[in-house]
Amino acid sequence: AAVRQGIVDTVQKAVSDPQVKSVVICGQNGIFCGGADIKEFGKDISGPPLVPVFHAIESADKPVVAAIEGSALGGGLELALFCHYRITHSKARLGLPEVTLGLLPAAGGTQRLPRLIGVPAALDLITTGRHVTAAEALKLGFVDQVIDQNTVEAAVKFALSVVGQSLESRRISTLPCPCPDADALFEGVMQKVRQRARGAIAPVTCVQAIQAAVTLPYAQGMQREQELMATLFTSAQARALQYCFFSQRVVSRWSMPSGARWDTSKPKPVTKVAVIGLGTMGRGITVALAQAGLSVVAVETEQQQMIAGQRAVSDMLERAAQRRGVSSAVYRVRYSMKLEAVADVQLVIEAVFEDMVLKEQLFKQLSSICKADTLLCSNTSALDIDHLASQTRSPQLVVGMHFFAPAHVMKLLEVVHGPRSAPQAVATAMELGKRIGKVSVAVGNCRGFVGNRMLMPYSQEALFLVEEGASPEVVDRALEEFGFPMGFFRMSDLSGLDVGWRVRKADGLVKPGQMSRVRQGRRYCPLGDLLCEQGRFELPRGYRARQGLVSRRIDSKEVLERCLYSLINEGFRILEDGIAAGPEDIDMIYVFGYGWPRHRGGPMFYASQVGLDRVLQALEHYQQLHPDVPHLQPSRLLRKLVSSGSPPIHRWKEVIKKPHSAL
Ligand SMILES: CC/C=C\CC(=O)SCCNC(=O)CCNC(=O)[C@H](O)C(C)(C)COP(=O)(O)OP(=O)(O)OC[C@H]1O[C@@H](n2cnc3c(N)ncnc32)[C@H](O)[C@@H]1OP(=O)(O)O
Repeated sequence: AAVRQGIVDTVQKAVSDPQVKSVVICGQNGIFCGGADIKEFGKDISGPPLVPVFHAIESADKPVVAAIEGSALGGGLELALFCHYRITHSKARLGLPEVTLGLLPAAGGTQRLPRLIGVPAALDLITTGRHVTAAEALKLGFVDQVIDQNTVEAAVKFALSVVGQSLESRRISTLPCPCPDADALFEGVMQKVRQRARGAIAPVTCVQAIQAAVTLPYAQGMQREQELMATLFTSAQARALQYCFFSQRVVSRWSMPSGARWDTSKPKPVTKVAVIGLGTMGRGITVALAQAGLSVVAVETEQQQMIAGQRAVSDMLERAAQRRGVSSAVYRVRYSMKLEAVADVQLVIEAVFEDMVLKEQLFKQLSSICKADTLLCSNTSALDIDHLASQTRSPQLVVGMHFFAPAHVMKLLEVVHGPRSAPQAVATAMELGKRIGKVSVAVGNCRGFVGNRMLMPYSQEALFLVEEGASPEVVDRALEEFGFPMGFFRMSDLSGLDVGWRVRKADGLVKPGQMSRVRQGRRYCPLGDLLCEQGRFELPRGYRARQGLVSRRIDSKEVLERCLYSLINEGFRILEDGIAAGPEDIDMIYVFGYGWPRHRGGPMFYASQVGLDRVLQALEHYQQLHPDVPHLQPSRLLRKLVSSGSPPIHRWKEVIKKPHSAL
């Protein structure tokens, strides 16, 4: 609000003062403007509206030049678009990211950008919210000059040089907004955007606003932009997306149950890393590390796997180099079939087959080959990090680094600390994650850590629903309409049904050929195992008949409640156990690693929006119907939160207080 007031006061003075011949608008400390203060949204903070004063800039009879350094994002770029000229430093980033916050650029962005750069380019920038470099902005035509020198000085010089020149063609509001074949274009774009948006309303509303730029005169288009923004501004989706923006930053400020924290733990410098195993995960991890400029030693002891892995890594790096316009020689990857090649690295990431005996053996070997201070990390998705640590001479230097496939693409990294992991080891893994562009979340050591542990009840409910009469398509449709890119069954097919089968076998749950629906004292659905055993895909009907199960109609409400609330319930148990430091950690794991729709804010945020009492009631209801399913038993923390009056999510920590740690 204070900045808005400052802009209003200063612009009015500059525009009306006859002594002032030209004006330069710049930011402070090398940053033009990151846009509106998101923390102000939803709060009762007054301040002057900006659009009228922005129009005063445009209609000024003296040149107004934006000197853009650092960032010009959202309202910041919109301000620059009202100026007559934009001079930009080569390192600046520009964009209209409002859509990522559940909004649209409502200070004229949807009406002015298409007039300046054309409708298709504006549709792309506004519906994706992507940031572009100064060079791309110049190419697209919304900045006038890109320079490497002092931007403010150059802008002042330029502003003085154009005094007295006509500004007519520089006023974007007066430009036409041509769009041949507008109907066909918007129909196609709308279809694509809806598909990509998976239920998010902001991208669709952005398209409607840009359509107004084509169909309405400027002033009416501006009016329409305001009306559309009003539908988004207080929406639940905007709240969820803004929660995600801040949560993504919150999780980098990690803490451990011991009290160790991000701000008191210094990471060790890492320049040389080894990856053990060149299967699917090892290949992706190698590529991610090499792309971030690290020197990588990739070890694979099996010859065929080495040949295939080396080719796959080289191909991926070649494509990355082409995209960046550099030679692939910039990437430093050395391949070896001998474990001894890792002797001089500072950090090892083991990515061999998910088999405890194999990993135990490997950690013993690594512990004797590597230097005493080398960090040993395991890319396991569920195995006990503490047990692996106990195989080494320095258990404090062992952490989990759980990547998600494909590892060079997926943004999530779970950094798993065991009870003996040193804070410096966690800090180093978190820092490495950041360097390779991951959203890294520190979590405690338990079966499945956070993400996969919560997936267990979710997947079991999906199978139970099929036992009771739902088809796999019905379950998947409900989950996909909720916003997941894939329902449980499609996801299982894609990742390979045998993956879960192997885990269940290791847990002693699989009994080949047996149909019993109780295993280890609780309800169990062997359908997935039978599919794997028989290689069959149309199993449920015959299975239900053999089990004597009476099929019933199941609606999407029940699918969502049973799959999602059981997953959420496990999330509360994880918070109770101190395995995740806060609900934001769980939410970011689900948004970045498991396809949870970002516009729903993550499972714990979703629960807070649905109402904790409603989640509790639903769980109690299903638990009564299915007393043999322990994961439907509401967690203690959920009950405690409800009896504390269901506080807002940012105050849950006060109720959790001192979590007892299960570590
Ligand atoms: C009525 C609607 C009117 C206008 C519409 C808008 O303008 S909406 C806002 C549009 N702008 C954005 O979406 C920009 C968001 N910010 C960013 O993309 C990045 O933060 C940025 C500016 C590129 C800087 O990135 P960097 O990696 O350097 O820093 P970091 O992201 O860690 O941010 C530092 C701290 O600043 C806080 N912050 C950033 N932007 C905003 C913002 N727009 N409002 C409020 N706070 C913002 C961020 O949360 C960090 O805070 P911290 O407490 O340190 O976590």
